Amino acid sequence: MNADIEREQFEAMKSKVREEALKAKGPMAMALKDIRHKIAILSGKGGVGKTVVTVNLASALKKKGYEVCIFDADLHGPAVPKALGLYGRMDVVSEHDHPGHHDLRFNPLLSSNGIKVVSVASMWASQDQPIMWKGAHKMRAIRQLIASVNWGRADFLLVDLPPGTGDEVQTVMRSIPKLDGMIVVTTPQGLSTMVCTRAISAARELEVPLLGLVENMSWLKCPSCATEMYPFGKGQGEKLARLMEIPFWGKIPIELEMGECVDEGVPFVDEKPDSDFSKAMDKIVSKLMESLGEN
Ligand SMILES: Nc1ncnc2c1ncn2[C@@H]1O[C@H](COP(=O)(O)OP(=O)(O)OP(=O)(O)O)[C@@H](O)[C@H]1O
Repeated sequence: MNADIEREQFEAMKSKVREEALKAKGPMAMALKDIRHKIAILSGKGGVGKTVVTVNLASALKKKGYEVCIFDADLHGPAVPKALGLYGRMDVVSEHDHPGHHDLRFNPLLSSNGIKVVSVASMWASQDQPIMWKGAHKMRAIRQLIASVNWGRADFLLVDLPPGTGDEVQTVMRSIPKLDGMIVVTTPQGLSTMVCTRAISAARELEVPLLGLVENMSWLKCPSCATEMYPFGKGQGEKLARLMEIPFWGKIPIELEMGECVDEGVPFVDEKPDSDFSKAMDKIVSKLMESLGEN
């Protein structure tokens, strides 16, 4: 009996010490304390399919029973809420932090397949409202937004980054506590892989682990004869991965119905679970688990 009480007291003391240590590390560490893995999705060039990969990777993880959150770090072109059919605003709640102190916090939006989503697109009444922040304001906004969200408990936080190596990308690389690493998205085009090299080098400079590289829009199955076609060239993604010494996690096909799914806010892996795209996403999930030592 005494031993039980002592153990309980010891556990309570341990969790208090942990809480205090987290508080000392800052509000972002506190807000993200119950999220096991934090992964950012990076690309050099725009329009290579980062959002499509983020949303479908999140949905593929969710289908496997993991709790997943997405942070849309693209302040100027936030696209995650729309790709998950979310048009509302995040609720703002007033929380009693300690006596006499009220803290305003956001509750993430919840997609119909159970993914928590946080985006600047979901902060204002009109999704058409442009964001005019620059430099230091953007960095502060990202840090404050992450710190002011009730993320709750989750297995994964996926961060959809804007293209390039600008303020938002650097802020995420520098300030997300215990970032597990990055997944790099490119397309087979020489231009995309070239620009991607710069983003990879930036991650290296900031000592952020590069978990894996995927080549999106790699190939297309001819709808009439099922022949595999490579409209943007072949092998560039794999070559880039080899050159930059990043594990290559596979080729994601072009799906002709993707645009429709994005417009309807339905993840492709949910709409077409047996498609080549969904198989490629499942492979990426396995590679991710392997790299995190979760297998
Ligand atoms: N595998 C795919 N098959 C077919 N269409 C795709 C595929 N991946 C992406 N797309 C299409 O390409 C376009 C760009 O995709 P997406 O918005 O995900 O790119 P992004 O890299 O996030 O762009 P941004 O630079 O704006 O952040 C979209 O219209 C999307 O529907």
